[in-house]
Amino acid sequence: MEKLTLRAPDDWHIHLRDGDALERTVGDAARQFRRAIVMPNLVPPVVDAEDALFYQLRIREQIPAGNPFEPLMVIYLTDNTDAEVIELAHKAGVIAAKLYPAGATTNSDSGVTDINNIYPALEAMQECGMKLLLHGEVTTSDIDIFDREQVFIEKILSRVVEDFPALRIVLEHITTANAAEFVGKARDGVAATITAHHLLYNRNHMLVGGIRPHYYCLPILKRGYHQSALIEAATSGNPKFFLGTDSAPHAQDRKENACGCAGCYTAFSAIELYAEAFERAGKLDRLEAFASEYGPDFYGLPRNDGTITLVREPWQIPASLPMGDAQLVPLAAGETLNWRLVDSEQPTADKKDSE
Ligand SMILES: NC(=O)N[C@@H](CC(=O)O)C(=O)O
Ligand SMILES: [Zn+2]
Ligand SMILES: [Zn+2]
Repeated sequence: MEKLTLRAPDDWHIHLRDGDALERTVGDAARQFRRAIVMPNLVPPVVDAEDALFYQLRIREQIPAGNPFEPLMVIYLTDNTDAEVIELAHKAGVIAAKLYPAGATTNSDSGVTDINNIYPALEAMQECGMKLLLHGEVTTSDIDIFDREQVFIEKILSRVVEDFPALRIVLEHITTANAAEFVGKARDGVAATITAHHLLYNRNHMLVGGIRPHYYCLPILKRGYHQSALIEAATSGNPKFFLGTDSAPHAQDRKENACGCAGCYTAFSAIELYAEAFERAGKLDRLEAFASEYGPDFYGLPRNDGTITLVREPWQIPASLPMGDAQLVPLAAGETLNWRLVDSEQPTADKKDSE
């Protein structure tokens, strides 16, 4: 049987939520990834070191026994985040801070209303080496939803990149050719994550033949032309582009709704979805670097030791999954994937534990 063995991958952008969602989300993430950068957009958000450490404990409680999964924590920037908050978070091991422009996406009401409000925080981040993660969309009502990423790059990102020349910045979940081009040409220390769904789909998948709420996420799926540019970037071997699923669960009734929530749940089959996208592009040989090397290199962390193995054995993504008391519809529910994740090598530390 055809096999694909990869250095154990990491997810550089995931939403695990909280409470009784964690059993589902942490279990799925830990089966796929060794480390994950956990987004802080809870209600209320994770805004400082204390919040991040408590949230990390709640996540750790749900890691299956013997699984080496490591949640990497992020704080949420608000208009009130000052240099001291940044320094304390940095000392506590928080590796990044996340900018959500207020109103841009799910649970972003406490986000930043004007980039100038966080300039002291960005200064402190540049100083201590904490990374800046961006939901890169402007939110003003005059800007069309399909243009919001591009306008963010022109109006906000290009300025931040220049004003903080040593700040390490990740433009998260990019969705446009404009973003791929900007990041490709930007100075060192500017990178981007790309989701599996933005590689596999474009807005036709969401809107032709009926409106399909499970494909609705932010930034919204764009034209096929942009999808092609993202596939090109992800499979190019440029280390500025690496894996971030943006897996974002919402209960079925919150998605299949007259005002449905934004977010696609991909953690259940993330690496298999990426394998599908890379295989379709004829670039499976580039998957390992994208999934397991460029991310840790950017963050200055070691690459993982273990491996994962996928086999070429078609399987069907289930129609729904339990999440606490709710049901969750995974992205591409009912669709067949060619690659199946079979096992993760047990790391040395766990072998010792079970002796
Ligand atoms: N991507 C989404 O559509 N939703 C995310 C938020 C985000 O990453 O923007 C969520 O938390 O649900
Ligand atoms: Zn986002
Ligand atoms: Zn996200």
